[in-house]
Amino acid sequence: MDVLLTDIKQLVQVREGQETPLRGEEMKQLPLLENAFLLVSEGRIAAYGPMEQCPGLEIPRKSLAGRAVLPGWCDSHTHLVYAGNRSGEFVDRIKGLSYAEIAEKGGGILQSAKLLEKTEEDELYRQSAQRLEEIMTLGTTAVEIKSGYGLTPEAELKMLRVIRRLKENYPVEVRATFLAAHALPLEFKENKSAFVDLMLEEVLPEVVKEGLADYIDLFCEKGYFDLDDTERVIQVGQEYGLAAKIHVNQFHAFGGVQKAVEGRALTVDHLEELREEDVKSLQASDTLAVALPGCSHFLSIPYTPVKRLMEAGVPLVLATDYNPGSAPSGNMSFVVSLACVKMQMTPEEAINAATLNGAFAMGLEKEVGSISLGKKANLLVTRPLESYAEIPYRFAHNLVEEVYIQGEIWNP
Ligand SMILES: N=CN[C@@H](CCC(=O)O)C(=O)O
Ligand SMILES: [Zn+2]
Repeated sequence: MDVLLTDIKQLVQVREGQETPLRGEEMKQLPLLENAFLLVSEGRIAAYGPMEQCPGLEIPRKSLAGRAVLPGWCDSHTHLVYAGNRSGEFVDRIKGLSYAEIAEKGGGILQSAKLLEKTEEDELYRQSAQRLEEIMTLGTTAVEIKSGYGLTPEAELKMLRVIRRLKENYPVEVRATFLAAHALPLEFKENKSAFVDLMLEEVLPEVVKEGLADYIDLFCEKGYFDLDDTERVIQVGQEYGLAAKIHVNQFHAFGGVQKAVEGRALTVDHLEELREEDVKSLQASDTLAVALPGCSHFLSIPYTPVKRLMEAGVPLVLATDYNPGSAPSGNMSFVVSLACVKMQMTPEEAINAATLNGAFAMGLEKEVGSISLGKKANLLVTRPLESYAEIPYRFAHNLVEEVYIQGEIWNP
């Protein structure tokens, strides 16, 4: 349906011709129009401008007086396809166990893998669709979803097929990532390379044959996968035409960033631990840095030093990391708020990182992430407010009143 949105108090993130991710000084600017109109036609942004120039069209009009309109959130790092939850581990951590200790006892990712393996595909779809609907209602209109709780060929493919069904059945933009090496199953404990072989030689060809993934990923971390594994996964992924998005520097910094940069990874994600040489490598690359403050909050680990990265001119992205272990929330408004409160990002920087740079982190920058002519009309409409800065200011409140996806109001 075509619709003319009028009297918009603030039309935020208005840009034409931005062909590269925002970095340095660019991140500080959030272009906007006050008292604006926006014309939606055939699911896309057909025109916008100040109210004085609003066309007198004979189509449905809707006044958004007092409200801000932003591009929908672009959440470029999630694991929202999972079975059950790990609230028991949450309680164990409150009582003093660490994330690493829980993992050593067979909990953590392996626990999610156990649950996922015995969950039928339809049930996994049902649980995941519920989560997807919830984040759409919270303003997310483009999302990346990873596999990685399968750990067997069948279960990994099951996860990726569920992601494909979500993509087919919902109007939101979905990008799929094959998380080839997330944790080592107990039966491979003494033979890590056999597990990586299995994922790369048996599962990856099938993933590519069925067109189930856009990207490849691995968890580069002590006790999980090392630098050789990282190099290999990135290289084999490239041979199959999949660019890399890598989990790196969550707990330890030991050269994963360099491997990712050498392998021309699209993104490096986490970076709670960061060395000066990591900043330098990123500075000299096209790789985007993805910070996941929801994970830092939930695990009580350091926040990614985003100011150092931004000062060095590295394009910064914010995402939720929505998963059952380290970040069981897909609320991007809360992530933007954490970024401001805990990482000293300005609202302008945080919104840039959660919209346009998020779109770049999924290769979706031509379709979403800004108010630009011809992009999809994926829009977040706020409740009445003074300024968009109230989104991070009113932490943990939901200021999202309505969400448009491809020009239609999203109703679960
Ligand atoms: N760090 C690795 N993977 C997820 C957590 C997975 C889990 O605990 O289930 C993350 O990004 O934080
Ligand atoms: Zn993750």
